[in-house]
Amino acid sequence: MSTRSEVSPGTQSQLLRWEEQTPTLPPRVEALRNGIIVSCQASPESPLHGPRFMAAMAQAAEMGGAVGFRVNGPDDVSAVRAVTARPIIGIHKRPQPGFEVYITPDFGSAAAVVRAGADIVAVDATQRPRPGAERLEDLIRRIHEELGVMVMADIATVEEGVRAVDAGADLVATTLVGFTPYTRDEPKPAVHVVRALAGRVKAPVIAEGGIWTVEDVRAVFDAGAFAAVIGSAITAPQLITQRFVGAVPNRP
Ligand SMILES: CC(=O)N[C@H](C=O)[C@@H](O)[C@H](O)[C@H](O)COP(=O)(O)O
Repeated sequence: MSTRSEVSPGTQSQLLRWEEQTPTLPPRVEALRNGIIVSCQASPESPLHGPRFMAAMAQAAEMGGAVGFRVNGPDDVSAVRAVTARPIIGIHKRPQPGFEVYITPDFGSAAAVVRAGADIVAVDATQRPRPGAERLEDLIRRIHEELGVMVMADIATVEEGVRAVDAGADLVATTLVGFTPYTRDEPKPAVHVVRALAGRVKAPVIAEGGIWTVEDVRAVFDAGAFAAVIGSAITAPQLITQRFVGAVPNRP
């Protein structure tokens, strides 16, 4: 068996380049590579709101080949954890008066979903003010050191993605493209942001937001996505129905 010291200098530099391009990832992240992560979320207005439905949704998605799940709040995370061994990206949506940031806005929110069983925590990593004024780098460091899990940065622009990775984020996701005042008109899915980020950051880039068709899936992977998160198109029957209803010609 050849070792690194036995290979020729040319081969060795090739090896180094390969390692740089394909860094060793933790197994819970590697498990997501080239896969579909299903976002199992239902707002309080939905008849599917609640842990029982979200666990069933995750089980159904797993039967269909989902490699992992994105789940909101400790109750839903713990219910999904009870039915799957696959990675869970936990978020805690906590809107607070006077702030636009609501996805896992602070350390306490992150701790709650990790205690409930999340393997990775996604946080709002936009440039907008955060309740408690915690700095992104401090939030990420605390999640690493005190909770021992990886952090996915939900961003709205390429610059925010680069900054989040510099601040220590392990993965970066296009979740918030189109959901901030300064990206309101951006197209979804954000194929252009995936492409730009994949060329600039070493962390895996996750395409999330507005993926509705198989063509969307191909486009984000062609652009360099490591994995894709799909929510509404799989787990929101009211929106799926609305879309089909809207396609009926000559509707009264
Ligand atoms: C902006 C925001 O709060 N996005 C949330 C993030 O967790 C969810 O409401 C989305 O469903 C999720 O990002 C997946 O997106 P889509 O449902 O378009 O596949």
